Amino acid sequence: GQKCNLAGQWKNDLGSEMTIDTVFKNGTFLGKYLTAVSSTNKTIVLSPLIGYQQLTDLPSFGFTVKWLFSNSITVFTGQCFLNTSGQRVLQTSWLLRSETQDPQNNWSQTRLGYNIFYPL
Ligand SMILES: CN1C(=O)N(C)[C@H]2CS[C@@H](CCCCC(=O)O)[C@H]21
Repeated sequence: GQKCNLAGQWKNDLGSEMTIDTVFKNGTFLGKYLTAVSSTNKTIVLSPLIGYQQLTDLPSFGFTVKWLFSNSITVFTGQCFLNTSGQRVLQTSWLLRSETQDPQNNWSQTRLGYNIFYPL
């Protein structure tokens, strides 16, 4: 059937925009993430991402965003689907890991969420 791949521009319900550049033959890809909201009060900037997708029709994937404006990392994992109109949709789960100077705070430094991305 029609392949659902990750290359292109995406937007989620938080208003974040993501660009996935070329998906290579081994499934690796690079991209950029522009977040609309943050857990910090710092100026938001475009941040790089690196990932892998399977090369099936409805591929599972994973990618990591290294935030350039905060000392944190988000890892995403999910699957690419086609909706009833044949539009690609990315169903994702993510973990946002923030840094703390105090190991006593370790327990509270990982946030979990779910977000859907639609083609921009
Ligand atoms: C805007 N977001 C978004 O589009 N998400 C899917 C979630 C998971 S990554 C987070 C933004 C983290 C920014 C860096 C930081 O606040 O430490 C939030």
